[in-house]
Amino acid sequence: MKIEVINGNYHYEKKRKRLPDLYAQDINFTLEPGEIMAILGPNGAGKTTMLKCITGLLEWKKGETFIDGKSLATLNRKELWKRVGYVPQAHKMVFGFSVEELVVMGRAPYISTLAQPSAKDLEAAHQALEMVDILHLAKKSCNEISGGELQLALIARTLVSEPEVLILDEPESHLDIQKQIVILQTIKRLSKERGISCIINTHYPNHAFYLADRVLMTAKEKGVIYGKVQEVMTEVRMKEFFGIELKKVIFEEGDYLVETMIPSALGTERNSR
Ligand SMILES: Nc1ncnc2c1ncn2[C@@H]1O[C@H](COP(=O)(O)OP(=O)(O)OP(=O)(O)O)[C@@H](O)[C@H]1O
Repeated sequence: MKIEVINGNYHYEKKRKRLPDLYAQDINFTLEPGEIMAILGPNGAGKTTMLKCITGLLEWKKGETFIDGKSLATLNRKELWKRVGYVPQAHKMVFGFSVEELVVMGRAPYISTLAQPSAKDLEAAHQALEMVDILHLAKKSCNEISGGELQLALIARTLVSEPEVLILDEPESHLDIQKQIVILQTIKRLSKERGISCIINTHYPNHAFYLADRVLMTAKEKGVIYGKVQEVMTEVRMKEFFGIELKKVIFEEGDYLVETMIPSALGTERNSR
């Protein structure tokens, strides 16, 4: 699925006038099927707001989202949500569903109202749980799993509807390093093998380097820049948008290059260990 935003603008009007409005204008990008875009920016820059505007959960104040060339506003919402999987930031929820039930709910677009989930729906749920490595938690209550495990269950719930686009809001934020890798590799595999386009909010530069074909960077007073990873994620741009010195580090690992950015401020004194 191709996603295009043309001249997207949004703002929130703050009730206390002395505070600046959150405002972003002239957001333009095109994401081809199977491409991954990372959105980077400081806390409160408007990354979640942007995801909501892109998917129509919030209205752009100006501008439009196009899906395969058609204005999102003209599309049938139920059909749209069959094709778009949205994984919000995980918050600990207090409800009594099992992990399996939560994931089966992701099949809702395929289950008619009042019908019971079929064996096929359950099988799809188990496959999705296996994909994110938590099939062993299927029968556990969502109240009895960790924040990271809940995050993985929410991702499985989205995968189970077989979306053409995945929109993920900081999917790795509560996960340990091993689970982060499971999620990042799963996202990359889905995009490369099944042509699923992905938009992912992240605070981790190395995750953007690993996953993304394109990067959109935003900070309130700096506006928005969009382009290829190597053009956008430079030390100069990161300083401009995040206000800190970051050193780009690249090392070889077999046939792969690993790229990351490390804050210069986190050094320890020479000879201190
Ligand atoms: N419904 C709303 N009404 C008014 N202001 C809002 C609303 N939702 C969010 N904001 C404000 O807009 C700003 C951007 O919020 P948003 O959640 O989009 O940022 P973010 O970049 O995703 O942040 P983080 O990295 O911390 O998750 C914040 O200052 C927030 O307080």
